[in-house]
Amino acid sequence: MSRYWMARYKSILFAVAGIRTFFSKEVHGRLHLILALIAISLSFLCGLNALEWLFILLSLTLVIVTEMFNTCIERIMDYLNKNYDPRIKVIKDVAAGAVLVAAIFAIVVSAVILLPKLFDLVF
Ligand SMILES: Nc1ncnc2c1ncn2[C@@H]1O[C@H](COP(=O)(O)OP(=O)(O)OP(=O)(O)O)[C@@H](O)[C@H]1O
Repeated sequence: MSRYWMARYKSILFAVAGIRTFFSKEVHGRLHLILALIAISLSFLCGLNALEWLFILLSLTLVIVTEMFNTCIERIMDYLNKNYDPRIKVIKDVAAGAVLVAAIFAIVVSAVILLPKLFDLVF
């Protein structure tokens, strides 16, 4: 394998290690993983079409990716300054807000797609 492809291969391994760290060591990472698995299980139960699957997976991915960046921003801020700083408050609050926006989108998508199908299954 050339040096270029060896370097690319190592980059992918580092990225996979980052994903594993997020889902195993971060409380919010574990929580999002559990919620995503529940949503995916319900989606299988409901028998979604291709477009519905794409929306569900897009919304779950968006929540997880924003939470990963939010975690990074929190870590950087805590590394730079542990003390209260109004500028850090703005940075952390906006990053957390991004997760909330993605989470609201995921809730709306799940409610629109899954709720009617679950209702049909139960009643
Ligand atoms: N150094 C700081 N200066 C100012 N405000 C801060 C600071 N650290 C945290 N905050 C405030 O507290 C909120 C929560 O921050 P924190 O880093 O505890 O996030 P968290 O979601 O509780 O993360 P975790 O549970 O992973 O530690 C921030 O959104 C911000 O409003």
